[in-house]
Amino acid sequence: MKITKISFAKLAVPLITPFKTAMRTVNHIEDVVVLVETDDGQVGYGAAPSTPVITGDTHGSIIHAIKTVIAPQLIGLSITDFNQILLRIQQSMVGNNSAKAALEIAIYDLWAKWLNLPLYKALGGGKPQLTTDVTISVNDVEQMLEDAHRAINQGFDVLKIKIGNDIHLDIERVKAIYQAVGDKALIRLDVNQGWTAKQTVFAVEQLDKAGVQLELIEQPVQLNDIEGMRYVTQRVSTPIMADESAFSPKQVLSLIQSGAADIINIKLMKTAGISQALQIADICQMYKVECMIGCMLEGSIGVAAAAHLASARADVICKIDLDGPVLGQYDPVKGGVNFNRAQILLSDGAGLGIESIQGLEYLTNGVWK
Ligand SMILES: C[C@H](N)C(=O)N[C@@H](CCC(=O)O)C(=O)O
Ligand SMILES: [Mg+2]
Repeated sequence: MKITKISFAKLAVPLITPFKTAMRTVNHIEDVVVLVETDDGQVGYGAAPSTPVITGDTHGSIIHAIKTVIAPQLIGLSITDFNQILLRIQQSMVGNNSAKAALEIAIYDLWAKWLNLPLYKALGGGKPQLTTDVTISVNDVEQMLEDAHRAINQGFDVLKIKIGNDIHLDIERVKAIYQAVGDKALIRLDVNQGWTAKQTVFAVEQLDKAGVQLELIEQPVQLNDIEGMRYVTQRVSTPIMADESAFSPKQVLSLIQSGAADIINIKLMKTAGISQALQIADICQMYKVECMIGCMLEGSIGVAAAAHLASARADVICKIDLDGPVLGQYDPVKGGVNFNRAQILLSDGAGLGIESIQGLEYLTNGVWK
């Protein structure tokens, strides 16, 4: 099982409706697919999206980092030297977390194939079914109400409401959505860093007064404003979740120890893959802090890996935000994890269980076109 080749492809899927947050608007799921081949004919699949405003990584930087820095250190290593491969990936360079994540996902796929187990069983086992929330993009109130009603009619019972571009309008958005569907769905908010700490406390007071009950508020303030996260967490009873502030295990430890978050959102593109996501799960388990497993606006290869991790670490990963694949018009990946609206079903195929991928556009010379 020696690694012989690492190559790249592009996989694009148009979205059903534009994905809009306080930070960006996206119309397509577009992933770099990383294919790791071994001398016994196996292929491991990994993938990563471009998220320049979140991770700093773009399709070009992901390919460049893997092609010129990381891949040369992996060629010739055997999958049986699993920990050595993971160390090389993590120590190869500073940053470039999405590149490391895509590679790690492919390596974990190969490792579980070598063990002849689905990844979630190789990681310790768990239930093969998960239920995800769905994201309601930030828009005018009428559009958000229409989207919320549609989501509920499709069977989603947890809505992740994107806000954060106008504090007063945000409060009106949340009140209107809660009034319309608050008895049918759990409401979580994602501010994507759009408020200040004081604005967050003000918003929670206004929403409390209006009788709005929220499950949690995700990343209300700027990613580096850890004092702001702490200020809010200490003052409101609604649980506060860290997303953009929580990339590395060290950051998570520090957020928890300083009382700056009640919940941690784990995403493979932030943690540079599965190995550090497991470290974060361990830290959270130690401190009895719940986690969410999240994803970027990305397709079903990377999100499948996150689903396997969530299944295996259900001891601490209690909340699921893995809706990336169902926001697309179709899923080009066959076999593996089935994403059907709110229901996620892991297959018992080895590794990620991927059988085929439609519409892969191979990138000759590893250049993003
Ligand atoms: C897609 C998922 N539900 C989500 O909202 N993820 C991110 C933003 C992803 C992106 O901009 O690509 C989040 O902030 O939680
Ligand atoms: Mg978020």
